[in-house]
Amino acid sequence: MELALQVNNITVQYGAFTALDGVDLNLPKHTTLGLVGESGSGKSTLARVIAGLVVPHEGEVILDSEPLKRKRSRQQYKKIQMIFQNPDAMLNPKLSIRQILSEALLFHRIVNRTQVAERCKELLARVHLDESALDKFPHEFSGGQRQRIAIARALSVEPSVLIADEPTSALDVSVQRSVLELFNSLKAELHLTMLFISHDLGVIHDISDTVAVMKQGKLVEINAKDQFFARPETAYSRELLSAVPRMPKLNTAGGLLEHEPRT
Ligand SMILES: Nc1ncnc2c1ncn2[C@@H]1O[C@H](COP(=O)(O)OP(=O)(O)OP(=O)(O)O)[C@@H](O)[C@H]1O
Repeated sequence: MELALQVNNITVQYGAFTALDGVDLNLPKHTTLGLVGESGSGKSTLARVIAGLVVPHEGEVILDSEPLKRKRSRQQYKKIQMIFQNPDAMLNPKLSIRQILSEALLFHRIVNRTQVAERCKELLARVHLDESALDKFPHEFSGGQRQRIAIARALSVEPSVLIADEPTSALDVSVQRSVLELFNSLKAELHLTMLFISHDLGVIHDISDTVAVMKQGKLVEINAKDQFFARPETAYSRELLSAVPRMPKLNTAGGLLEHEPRT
């Protein structure tokens, strides 16, 4: 399969502490990689390196066969978009939704001024929001709606790779489900290539094609989703799976025999 992203031997240090230790990762086009691992294992640092927000001490990121320089061009930044746990990181509170989306569309020359209004409407429809939202401001929306708007903002610039870092963790459970369903429908409609970080293995099960496990700055397992849940390779992965509450029966290898429907 053609690769959207290659991460080669990434190392990041904060003083004497090694946050990422020689991480290698391939992300095939139009697939979703779920990244799991305990708090502090380096998931967000890896996401930030890929997005160009943290410069690694060693290693390289290759996007669409092009190695990215330490200082990325505007075009290269655009191609990897990130969605955060807190959507407010993406939404300027002083701007209306129309201004937020238009600014991104025009800055990156996705459309011209005559097309921008129509594209804003299309983007909102894509995340299942009504066009009446365009002239409102971020504080007028619920957390789940703000996350939808942040998703529309990220998709507006037509990225090659979307990184979602715990995008549902700050939301109420019922809202989490609907945002996750949105990600799944966008995956099907737009053939997205995604890196999806979550500590919730139920969410990872629902969204991922492949699962990667981080522990203390290293990737310790990368496996097809079904394989990971049924027959995890490492003791650490088995530990993560067994720590999940409300989890289905485990087989003798410590894997899942079946997955209970999530409410
Ligand atoms: N700017 C920084 N300066 C110093 N240490 C940092 C910095 N950013 C992250 N770290 C440390 O690097 C380690 C990895 O952090 P990171 O946020 O990548 O982990 P994570 O797996 O995403 O955790 P969580 O699930 O809690 O978000 C942690 O020990 C964290 O304290």
